[in-house]
Amino acid sequence: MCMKGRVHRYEGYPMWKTTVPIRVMRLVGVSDVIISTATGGLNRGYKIGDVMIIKDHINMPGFSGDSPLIGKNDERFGPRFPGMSNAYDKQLRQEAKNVVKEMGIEESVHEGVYVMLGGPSYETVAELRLLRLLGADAVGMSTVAEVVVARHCGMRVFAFSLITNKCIMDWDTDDEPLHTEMLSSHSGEPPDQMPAV
Ligand SMILES: O=P(O)(O)O[C@H]1O[C@H](CO)[C@@H](O)[C@H]1O
Ligand SMILES: Nc1nc2[nH]cnc2c(=O)[nH]1
Repeated sequence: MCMKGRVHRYEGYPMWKTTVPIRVMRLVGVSDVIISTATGGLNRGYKIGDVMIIKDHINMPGFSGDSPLIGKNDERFGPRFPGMSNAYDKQLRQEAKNVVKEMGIEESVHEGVYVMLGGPSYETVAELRLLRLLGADAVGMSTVAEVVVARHCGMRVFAFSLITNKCIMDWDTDDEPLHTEMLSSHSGEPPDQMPAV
């Protein structure tokens, strides 16, 4: 089963609605999920067009109490308090890294931490500096809620992000992250890493 795009919290859907497709997949017997996302690169070593295999996340909306699992827990899916310390399956990450090595594209594929913000506004310079200090390598506005719901119902997760823009961490610039840039960075020729997927 393959999804073409997703809906986001900032489009006005409550978090649980953005993750309904994951539960539908589970109900029809899907056991493993591969999640992709567009992100801004916080890690200064990342270039536009690079891929980051997600090894962990920072759930910013979760910090303020927004979660797709809010409300009465449905035990048919999973427990009230699901663990998240091994959210991104080690074996799947290792298999992906083996493929990356075989293909000789290690320079443009990294492994790092994804941070989810609510959006839809992009981040200020101060916010980006804070996220970097917290240990995040790439920032986006999705993915984490899907991962939380997938792990809650026992699915294995592999997730990766395309670095569509470099985060602006400097106050002395007039540069702005533009959504048109994000779109153009993943249209046209597929990036070198696509065969790995
Ligand atoms: O995560 P996906 O859906 O790839 O989209 C990413 O790109 C959009 C911003 O350009 C945000 O929605 C961000 O999360
Ligand atoms: N929050 C956020 N989401 C993104 N999605 C693609 N690029 C970005 C970015 O720079 N910030």
